[in-house]
Amino acid sequence: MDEKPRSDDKAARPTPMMAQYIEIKSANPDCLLFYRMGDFYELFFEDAETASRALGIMLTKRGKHQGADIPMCGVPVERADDYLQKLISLGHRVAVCEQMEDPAEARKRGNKSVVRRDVVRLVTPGTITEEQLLDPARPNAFAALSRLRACDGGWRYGLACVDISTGAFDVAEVGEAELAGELARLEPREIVAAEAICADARLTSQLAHLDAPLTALGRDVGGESATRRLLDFFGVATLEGFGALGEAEIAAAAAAILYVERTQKGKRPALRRPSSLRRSATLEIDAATRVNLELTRTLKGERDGSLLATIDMTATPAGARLLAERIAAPSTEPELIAQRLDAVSFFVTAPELRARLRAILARAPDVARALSRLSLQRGGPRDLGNIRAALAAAREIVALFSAQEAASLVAQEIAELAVSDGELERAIATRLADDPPLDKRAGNFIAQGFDAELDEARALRDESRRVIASLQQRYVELAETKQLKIKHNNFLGFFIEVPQAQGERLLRPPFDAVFTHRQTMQDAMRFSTRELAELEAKIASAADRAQERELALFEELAGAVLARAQELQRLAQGFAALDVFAALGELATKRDWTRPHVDSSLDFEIIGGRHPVVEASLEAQGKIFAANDCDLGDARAGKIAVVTGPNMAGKSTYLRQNALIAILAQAGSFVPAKSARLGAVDRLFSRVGAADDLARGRSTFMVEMVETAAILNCAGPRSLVILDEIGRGTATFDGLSIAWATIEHLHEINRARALFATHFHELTQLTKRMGRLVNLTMKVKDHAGEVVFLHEVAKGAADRSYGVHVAELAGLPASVVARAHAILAELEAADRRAPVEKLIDDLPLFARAAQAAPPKDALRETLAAIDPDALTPREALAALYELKAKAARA
Ligand SMILES: Nc1ncnc2c1ncn2[C@@H]1O[C@H](COP(=O)(O)OP(=O)(O)OP(=O)(O)O)[C@@H](O)[C@H]1O
Repeated sequence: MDEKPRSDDKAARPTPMMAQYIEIKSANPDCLLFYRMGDFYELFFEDAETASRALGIMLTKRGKHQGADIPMCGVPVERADDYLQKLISLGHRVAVCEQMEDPAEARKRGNKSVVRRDVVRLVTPGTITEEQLLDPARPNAFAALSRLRACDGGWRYGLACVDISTGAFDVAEVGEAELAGELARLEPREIVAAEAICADARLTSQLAHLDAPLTALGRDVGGESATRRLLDFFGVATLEGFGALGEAEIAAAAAAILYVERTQKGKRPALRRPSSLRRSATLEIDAATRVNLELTRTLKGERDGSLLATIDMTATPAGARLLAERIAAPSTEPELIAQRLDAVSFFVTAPELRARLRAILARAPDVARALSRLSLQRGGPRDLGNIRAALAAAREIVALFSAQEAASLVAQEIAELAVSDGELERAIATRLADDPPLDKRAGNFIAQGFDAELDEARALRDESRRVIASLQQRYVELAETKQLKIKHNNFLGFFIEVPQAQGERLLRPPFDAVFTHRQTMQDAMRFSTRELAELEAKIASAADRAQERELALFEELAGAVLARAQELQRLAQGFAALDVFAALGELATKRDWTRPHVDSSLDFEIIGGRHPVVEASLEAQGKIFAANDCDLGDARAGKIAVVTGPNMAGKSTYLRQNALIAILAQAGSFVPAKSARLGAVDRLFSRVGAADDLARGRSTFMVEMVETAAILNCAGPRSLVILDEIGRGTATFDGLSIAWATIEHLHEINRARALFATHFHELTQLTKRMGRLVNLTMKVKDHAGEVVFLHEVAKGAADRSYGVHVAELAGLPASVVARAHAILAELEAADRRAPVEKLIDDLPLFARAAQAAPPKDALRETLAAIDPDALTPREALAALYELKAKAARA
């Protein structure tokens, strides 16, 4: 047998093993191939170069291929997970290729034969399930896309979002314009789609900022074959039970299943049935706004410092994942929001119950992820232990609430926990030992006394070990040396070892009748005896029998757990939902938050609002956050607040805090305010901060304008719009004009509730012309040149910008500051001679200006189209009649 990647130089033919490697690698060209060789996974050629760079491990060479050295590196099997984690986090995909038979089996087929190997799974960022590779607090999903031509010639996208680690399976159908936003909300770790979709440059540039690699998946599957794939996977006869799924959704769900099968190599994770995301019910937040508001991650991509990290008091990873989902997709349905707030209120008013529930939940393990590993045959005894602990926790929680009148959603979740009848818990409890190991091959996880056959094999195995100890004692006496020891190694098995001098004695009669020489070492000799060999065989077979029996019992128990998978999944969801309600109750109590009122009006009245993240960071420095009010409500349409004030006065914080309060309220959380009354927001838009998007070749100003365009084209009366310093990225007059026209458009056309922070003081004059425009300013105390920012919002307009003052604070050289003061005085004097404000009175409003464009003149257009030289007299007469008729209509 040849297990070395040498190659036959003369014929330049690869060795049989290399031929096998090349064949497997060419079937998985987009993956790094982890090729199992004994206790190592080895990588060859380019894979070895990539992996050694990424993992910082040594690159060596092993044999030759077509005359050149084969680069090689390897990772030990027992540490493979660490290396996988690093490779996956760098966006690589890995095909794990295992030995499918014992090398001894291969040897039987002849000297040249190679151990059978096969890829048993693909490890990709969106399909991992191992506890070590997963972030407990984040979903780990991939998204599959499909698309259909819509009647208007554009595309309709089907989107399936699957988290193999928890079984979650959601589908949606979205238009081309909404796709990026929807994906930003779902935060998949990987996106898969048919090759034609992956090749669409316009789409890929839209998805570029999502930080999820795009994987091509052959041809798009739609229609009949997509339906069949779903039916087969879920073992059902019709899709009717899944709710009304659209054609694009079915195609995307089928693509997702194809990808699951491809990466899991036929193993079936316990996926829930696909359910439609019902997009109309959630607050739409576009991708830029999600990033800008730092909802689940900061601009730097970290969880710490995001809204989610600041408010997350959940006790379980599944709860943390659900909270992230709620923040990413707040509801727009006042009834559902009220029910969720009822549940939070319930926990606010029951602190003791809340504390006890949270203590039980903190001990309850991650059921969904344990279940998923068991269904993929990747689970171990510890996963069974987790299910047992979860069932016990569910029982305790049900008992805790048995004499309690709870809010309706809480009662509903408790009912989900009550489904377990105790049978499964008893089955696991009687079989599984305490504190079971992670890996089933570690053994000793089935409880003593449960299975007679197992107990007997174990007793024999353990007894034999005791027999060895007494045998050693006997041989010490027989050989007349205390230096005799019975040892074990993999090569010889059990053997007797004595120092060289004693060994010489044992080679001679009468000892040689008992002791058979095996090995001579530098200063020791090794022997065996017939008795020892027999004992060895007995121990090995007892240990084998014990392991075999234990694994069979494991499979039996895992089967019993999987038979209840649907119930256990509901139980997992129940835990997560209760955890979120109780955690939000804890948060509201600890931070003194209030219950918001959300209805279907156009109100937006926040009293004493605070920015949760800025407040928390100020608190850590012993500083106090100044609370501020906000009122954008109006019976017919939203108000627009133009916020002026110096740099560093707190404008951005104020804008963001109001958006965050709306998100929190609609996510079903209490809010950082004295009171809040909101008409549910349907879409939230923001244009804040300025970041170049050089990856897509856009300048700061271009990004700003693209985002502003999206807002002006899409916002409606139920939307909330936040615009921070529109137009500052260009020349003053261009910027002012754009900001001005934007406000007019928002007021006249979008009619949305909006906050508009600006340094263009001229814009504060617009209130004279627009009824729903209000001016707000950040208060500043200016006492004898000493400027103090109060961070308080008040009605009115700022009188100056204090920009030069901030520059001074920032440490600009004194000479530059003095010169800037002088130039500012000059400019202000010039502005007083020709104030821009005057223009406000002279220019018509946006809507009227748009109307004022000269109307089309049909008569003139017809006349211009006539060529008299080309007309016959009859045609000339007809044209004359036509002109007369048009003139009569005009
Ligand atoms: N309400 C508040 N109470 C206390 N401190 C605040 C408040 N609002 C903001 N601050 C502090 O002031 C700093 C500046 O706030 P912010 O970035 O919102 O100012 P800004 O007016 O938008 O400035 P610029 O115009 O330069 O962007 C914040 O980092 C925070 O520390």
